[in-house]
Amino acid sequence: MKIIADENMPNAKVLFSHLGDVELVNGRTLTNAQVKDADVLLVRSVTKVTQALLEGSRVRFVGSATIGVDHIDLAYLNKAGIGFSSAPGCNAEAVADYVFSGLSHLYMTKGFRWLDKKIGVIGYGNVGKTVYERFSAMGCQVCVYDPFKEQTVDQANFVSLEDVLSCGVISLHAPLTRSGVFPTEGMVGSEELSKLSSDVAIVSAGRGGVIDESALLARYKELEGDLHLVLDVWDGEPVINQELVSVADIATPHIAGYSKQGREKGTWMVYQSLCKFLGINTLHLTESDAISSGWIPAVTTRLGSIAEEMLARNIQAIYDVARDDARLRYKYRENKENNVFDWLRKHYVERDELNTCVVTVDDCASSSRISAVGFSHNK
Ligand SMILES: NC(=O)c1ccc[n+]([C@@H]2O[C@H](COP(=O)([O-])OP(=O)(O)OC[C@H]3O[C@@H](n4cnc5c(N)ncnc54)[C@H](O)[C@@H]3O)[C@@H](O)[C@H]2O)c1
Ligand SMILES: O=C(O)[C@H](O)[C@H](O)COP(=O)(O)O
Repeated sequence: MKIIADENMPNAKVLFSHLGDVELVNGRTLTNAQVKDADVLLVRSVTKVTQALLEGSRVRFVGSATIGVDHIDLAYLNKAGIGFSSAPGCNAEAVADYVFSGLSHLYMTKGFRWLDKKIGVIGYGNVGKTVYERFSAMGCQVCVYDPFKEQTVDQANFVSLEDVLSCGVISLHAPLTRSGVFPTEGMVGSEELSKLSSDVAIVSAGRGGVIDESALLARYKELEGDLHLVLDVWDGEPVINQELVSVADIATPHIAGYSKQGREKGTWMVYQSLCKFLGINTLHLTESDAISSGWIPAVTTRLGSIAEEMLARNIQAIYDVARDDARLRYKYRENKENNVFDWLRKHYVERDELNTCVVTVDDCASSSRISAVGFSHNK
């Protein structure tokens, strides 16, 4: 059996080699000719899996080690009888870590007191729910817009999109959809952005294209720059709007989900689905064999009189989003070619999830915030 896998899928050779011959490829440039004699195709979000890519091939299973599936023509796979699995929730913790590292950066650089703000989340799936619950556990006033979940989920404060946009922190975690009752493409456009007041933070870590970038830039100018932007996803990736980069507080190359554990979990989930599809036993491994522990297993926290500062110091010890922002700005300055975005993603400097680190704190209020924000803690 021939298995073609994206070269950016960690552990692909280790896990899949007992099932067949694994060939690693550049997912962005994959062609129909390359997949012709493959039985299994394993991708990440940069490969458009369409009829044009698969037609005439032997492929009978496609796995995507990602949460998002907007790059997959699911209707075609279904029609062609090709099995499919993604990795729902694999990097939800990583994205939530990104959100809190972004807000910590805003506190450390601009004194942005996010704990006192009203928080609005867009999308209440694996990521949005994780983010919502962390804010909620920290005692923040949180609301969420998700027209699909509000009918079926009781335990969250569902509101309109307009209400979310009136919050002091807006965290976007909706998928990119172009059809259906509530398509998200361009969902946050100029009319919606006109609801933003000044001193608001927007964290965009869902998909580029959900926010209209020209409208965002226009609103930024209207607010005379009093808008804080933490942007991970971009319309038209891998070519991104450099004017928007120049005004963003944090600009990163679609790496919010790139924790070491999140990426490994993506491969692991797809591996398990493929074994099930083939009716073959998995290797004698457990999730903890396939997923790494962190580099810094424990810290004793530095306390600060301001909660945002205490959280920032601890979060930044494990993951400081400013380093990813700095790498992006440096690389674009050094090399104006368009492959910078993919280069940064391919050469991403590994980071751990906050939950890999046990933080010891000796006062109760800090201790509960530390676990609420995503760390493990000593009881
Ligand atoms: N930046 C990154 O690295 C990164 C990492 C992981 C996921 N993502 C993106 O984030 C998205 C969300 O991830 P998830 O795990 O929560 O996905 P999910 O599928 O679990 O949840 C998506 C949620 O969005 C809701 N939704 C759909 N249309 C909506 C609309 N019009 N308005 C508001 N909500 C809407 C759905 O009802 C669902 O609850 C993914 O689709 C993916 O595109 C990005
Ligand atoms: O949908 C996802 O899971 C994320 O956007 C994912 O982290 C994207 O990473 P990629 O597949 O492009 O490497």
